[in-house]
Amino acid sequence: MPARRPALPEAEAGTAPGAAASRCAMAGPGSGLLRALRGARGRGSSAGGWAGLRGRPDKYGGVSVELAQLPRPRRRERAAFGRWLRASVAQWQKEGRVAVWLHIPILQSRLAAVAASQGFTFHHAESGSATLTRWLGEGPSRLPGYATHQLGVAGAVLDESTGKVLVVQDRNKTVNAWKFPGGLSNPGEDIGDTAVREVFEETGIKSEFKSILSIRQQHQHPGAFGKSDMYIICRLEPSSFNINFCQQECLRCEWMDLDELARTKHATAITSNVAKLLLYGYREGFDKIDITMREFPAVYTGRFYKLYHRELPESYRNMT
Ligand SMILES: NC(=O)C1=CN([C@@H]2O[C@H](COP(=O)(O)OP(=O)(O)OC[C@H]3O[C@@H](n4cnc5c(N)ncnc54)[C@H](O)[C@@H]3O)[C@@H](O)[C@H]2O)C=CC1
Ligand SMILES: [Mg+2]
Repeated sequence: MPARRPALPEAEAGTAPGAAASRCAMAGPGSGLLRALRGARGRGSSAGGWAGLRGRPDKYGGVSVELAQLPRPRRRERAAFGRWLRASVAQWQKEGRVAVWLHIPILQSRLAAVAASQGFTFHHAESGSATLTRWLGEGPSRLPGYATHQLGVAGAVLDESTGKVLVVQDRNKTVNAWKFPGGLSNPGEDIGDTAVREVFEETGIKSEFKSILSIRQQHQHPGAFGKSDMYIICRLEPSSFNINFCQQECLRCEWMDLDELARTKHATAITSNVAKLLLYGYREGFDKIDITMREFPAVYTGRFYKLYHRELPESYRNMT
């Protein structure tokens, strides 16, 4: 309610975007807004619960607020939160902040509606919380979106001694076609590890990652909750051969002649194309088809990343 908006002294406003200083609205016990909220409480408001909240500036000029810091919900909290948020946003705007990120725990979800009425929209949600944003800067929002794709990975496991490849038929599909065993990647999981794990879970076959053979991108994938789907097929080498397939997921599982898989009409189009590619590599050399992986230390995170590319001759690898 604008009439109740606490007055913010000029002296309290004005930190340049990107500055690490915490003079954004809920900076601390001495901030004008905090005093104002205390004043509001004195006039019968229940803003006190919100008053201890701090907005954390980010390096892009935005500010991030964790509502998890709040005490348990109380009566009239929505009205008080609404007043607090309106006043805080006004202050952040004065300070030149370009965006607000509001992290709301699931048990305080009712506050998402209050924020939405002030122009916030959902950015993403994880199991226990939702993040809402509001762009305060000039022009259209420049905030990055959340995840755009899901990742599925399958393994083309080729037994080079027999020329047979491991194939399955899904149990839950209306049309039953042969395909390579595979599934969705877990968060933080390497591509090759997903292929090896999914192949083992679905077929009981142990294998080792050798290369990436293909990448399929499909938008508005029906199984991806409206997002796009990336489907990567890897070349794997088996280290066990006795099939013990998952009855829940698979209807059939067998070692099939690669040549037969490349020719059969009973395979998905991707499987058929990758079978032909694999057959070509099997006959002419895998270096003709492999996208191999190399590992490097990441500059910023101190971790390692994996770089996938076609084979690079030694002379090019070591050139300075
Ligand atoms: N062209 C091809 O050969 C095919 C490619 N794919 C790709 O493989 C990847 C996914 O592989 P999947 O084997 O499906 O994953 P997955 O092996 O991780 O299994 C997913 C499991 O979740 C279950 N599931 C999915 N949606 C569900 C829902 N709404 N409610 C309850 N259970 C549900 C499925 O029945 C399945 O058991 C995707 O990237 C997809 O595009 C999938 C099928 C065929
Ligand atoms: Mg699967």
